[in-house]
Amino acid sequence: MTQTPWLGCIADDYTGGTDVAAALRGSGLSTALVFGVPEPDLPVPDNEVVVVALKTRTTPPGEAVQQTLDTLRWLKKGGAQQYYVKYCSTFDSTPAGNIGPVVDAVLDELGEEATVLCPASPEHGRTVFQGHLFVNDQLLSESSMATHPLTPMTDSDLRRVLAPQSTHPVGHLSRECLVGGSQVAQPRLDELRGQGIRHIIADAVDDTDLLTLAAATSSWRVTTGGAGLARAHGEVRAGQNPPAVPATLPKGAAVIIAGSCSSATQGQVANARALFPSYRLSPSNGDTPESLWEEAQAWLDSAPTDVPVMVYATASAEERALTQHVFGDKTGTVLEEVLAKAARHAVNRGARRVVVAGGETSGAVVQALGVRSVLVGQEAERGVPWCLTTGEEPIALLLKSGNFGLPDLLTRAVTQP
Ligand SMILES: Nc1ncnc2c1ncn2[C@@H]1O[C@H](COP(=O)(O)OP(=O)(O)O)[C@@H](O)[C@H]1O
Ligand SMILES: O=C(O)[C@@H](O)C(=O)COP(=O)(O)O
Repeated sequence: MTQTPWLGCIADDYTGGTDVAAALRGSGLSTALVFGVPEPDLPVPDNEVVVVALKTRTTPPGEAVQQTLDTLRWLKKGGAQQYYVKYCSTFDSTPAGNIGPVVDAVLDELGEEATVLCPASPEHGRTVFQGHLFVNDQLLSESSMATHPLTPMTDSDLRRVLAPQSTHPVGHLSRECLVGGSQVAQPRLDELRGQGIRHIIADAVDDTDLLTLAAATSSWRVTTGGAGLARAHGEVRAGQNPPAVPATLPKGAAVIIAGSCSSATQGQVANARALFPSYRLSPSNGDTPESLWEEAQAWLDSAPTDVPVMVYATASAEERALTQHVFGDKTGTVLEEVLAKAARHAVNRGARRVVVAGGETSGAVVQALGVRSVLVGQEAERGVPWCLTTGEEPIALLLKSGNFGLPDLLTRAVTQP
């Protein structure tokens, strides 16, 4: 039986897409995952939820808006009834965007007045209280996100972070209202909307808060947040029939590609480096993007194919400060491109398991591999599902958000049968 999607979800990066797809699938809904802006004539998959993962977190805002609107129109044409804008649980953005411009564009396109914004993902230690975002017991601005290479988060007050990203009023739904249940939260939300508040930053410190928020906004056409609120929406919707997930991974060589500099990834890279042959991209004076790639390629060509190998750029903030002058503002993009080429080269040499650390890095790798859609499989860890390409020679991709996972996640991923 064909069906039109109940929910169309647009994620601003590829790891965010896999995270939210796993959450919605975990809540019992059949979920498709597509990478990149879909061609207009591509049929919308026959699933309760369709997630489209874009690479728009750090593009210029105009580009992020255009890609989001093209995707939204495709989902709308496919009959999606409600929409979810997924951004990072650490609210990764800059004063220019892209959360504000993208959310405003989605609301305008659909003729909606207001939405909630709630990045909380309590299972990963991300909570929002009094409008402030916490990472475990630290304020966002005191966590390692303060020195993120692309989106340093130096303010924890989400109202203040969002205000310069939109010309519309920003308000706040306090936890107090959520504790009262949706019969308290719902009228308060109506009141805020009535006051002309367009962006309602919602507190949530646990899954019960998220369920209450999801119930109170279950009829809203647009809601936004991390994977936590999306999962809660799925649970309120009570899906019952997710198709079985592919349980086995294709056989073949494995490669780890790490571009994230987040603290969890630094530990995971150290763990993998102690066990497998590895190569680090470390720009030095006189290097060009081409020379960086040629050296990496030569290393891969001489690397064994019967054990997992790793190519990485992961570095601490101090190490980055020493090398950043070589490519200046372009450092992130240059490294992403070289890492993506390394992934493609490894696949051409027979790798069938590609484990990537970092959202932007994952976007670059998936684009270089030309992967447009995947089956969402078992989670290697919460929020990090295996993604399986279809076709004659399937590849298993694990796209790991920078800050997710235990210290041995990368190692486990390349060694598990
Ligand atoms: N040594 C380095 N110096 C500067 N930037 C780096 C370095 N290593 C990686 N990067 C860049 O940091 C960014 C990390 O972003 P991303 O892959 O999204 O990771 P995360 O998921 O932790 O946010 C990428 O653009 C990557 O190329
Ligand atoms: O919400 C989250 O934390 C993740 O789903 C996510 O968006 C990851 O982004 P990166 O840390 O840049 O991989």
